[in-house]
Amino acid sequence: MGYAVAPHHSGVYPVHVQLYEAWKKVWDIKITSTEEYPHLKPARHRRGFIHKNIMVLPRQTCGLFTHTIFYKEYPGGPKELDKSIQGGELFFTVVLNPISIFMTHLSNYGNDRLGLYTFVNLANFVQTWTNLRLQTLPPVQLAHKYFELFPDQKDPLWQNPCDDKRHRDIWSKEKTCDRLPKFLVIGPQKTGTTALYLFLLMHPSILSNSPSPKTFEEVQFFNRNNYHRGIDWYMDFFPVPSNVTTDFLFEKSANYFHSEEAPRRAASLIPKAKIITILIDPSDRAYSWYQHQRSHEDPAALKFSFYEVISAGPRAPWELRTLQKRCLVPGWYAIHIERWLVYFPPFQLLIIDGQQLRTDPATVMDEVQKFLGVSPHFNYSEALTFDSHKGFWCQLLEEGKTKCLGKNKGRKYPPMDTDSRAFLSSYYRDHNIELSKLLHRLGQPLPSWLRQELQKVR
Ligand SMILES: Nc1ncnc2c1ncn2[C@@H]1O[C@H](COP(=O)(O)OS(=O)(=O)O)[C@@H](OP(=O)(O)O)[C@H]1O
Repeated sequence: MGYAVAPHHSGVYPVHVQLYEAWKKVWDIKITSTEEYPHLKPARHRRGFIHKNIMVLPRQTCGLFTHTIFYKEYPGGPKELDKSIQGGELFFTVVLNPISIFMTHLSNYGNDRLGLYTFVNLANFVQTWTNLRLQTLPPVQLAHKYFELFPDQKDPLWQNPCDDKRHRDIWSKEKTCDRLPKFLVIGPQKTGTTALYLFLLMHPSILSNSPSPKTFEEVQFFNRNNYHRGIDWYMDFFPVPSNVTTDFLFEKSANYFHSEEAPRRAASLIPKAKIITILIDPSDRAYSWYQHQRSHEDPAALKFSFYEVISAGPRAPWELRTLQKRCLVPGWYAIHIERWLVYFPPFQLLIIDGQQLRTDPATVMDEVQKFLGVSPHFNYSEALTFDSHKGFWCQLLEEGKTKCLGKNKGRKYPPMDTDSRAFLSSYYRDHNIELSKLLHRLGQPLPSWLRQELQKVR
């Protein structure tokens, strides 16, 4: 049949990957069900999802449990069961859900056979009093039908298992929710996120994930397909904090900033997390990103000049258009920040001026510490020093040595040509105006590059 259930839902949701893997391997299970996702909601608000190619259908409750086996002893009296069938809870569950899935127990089919009694009467009642045509399908077809009807439910939305007692109770004893970040550095790329990452790690109470070998050290969980590996996979990147209250775990993935999915997914798993973004002039960001692609030998970036990339028209070759989009879209700052603000309140968001991070990191780091509420206060003025050889601020080590970022951060390349500068100023004009309105609304000062850009508009 391809269908399996787990006692007490355990392992189905919150997802225990080993169960899914064993189901697939041993029985080639294709479908299961749960009433516990995303949370025990009223029957018609429950959702399904697909994990590891196993379709998880939302299940409704019918009021029959292992111990409800005698008609006369039905909780509250037999009338309660009849009421539920004849126009009550159970009737409405079937009427309001295009697909209803129930699970009963063997004991409901012995004894007073309440299983048969309930569903035969329910079907009769629905057929007598409504125009609905009832239909039943075997599990595999049913699951396909379900996700045809609700395609937007295919992607799961993970939540913190410890937020819900019922989830916590059926979760493995070995697992903990302490290995989740308290804040995220979301990017965008090329704004100084690695410098901020290095500086944050200097703080005695701030810890980050272990590097991911596959994604250039960043975990990149919320934005892309890694999300489908599940939260155990994500948590495994983080250490178990020695003090949950004072230790701050964090993760920086610079692609979260412009991701369509990341804000919603992050808000679902870590709704209280603080979010840090860094902004520099989007034109400089685009140029730095282009240089980054060239040094990673991206064929399109090597083939086309910066001006060709940013100014490519709709008929330009596909590779050029793709590169252009990746180069320019993260610079639509207001649009992306607004998306984060749909899911996170403004007081959980810190916008750092990347120019200031570059020239006066100690002041920025004081602001960051205050925003996070982390202690003890760490004195960055003493811990950072300007390295004239590197041309950037670096960590001061013993005996006056410095630890700077590698040669791929703070690269040497020629300044942007004037045509590209003018093109980008105009390209980003409306986005920058929107950003200034947004910062004004949030009561935040405008960074100097933004003030300069706005002056060009007048
Ligand atoms: N202290 C310090 N050291 C080195 N680099 C610094 C520093 N502060 C800011 N920057 C600027 O950071 C730019 C790289 O940004 P990111 O780290 O966000 O890049 S990445 O997205 O992670 O690839 C990098 O961009 P490029 O100059 O284009 O290399 C730097 O200008």
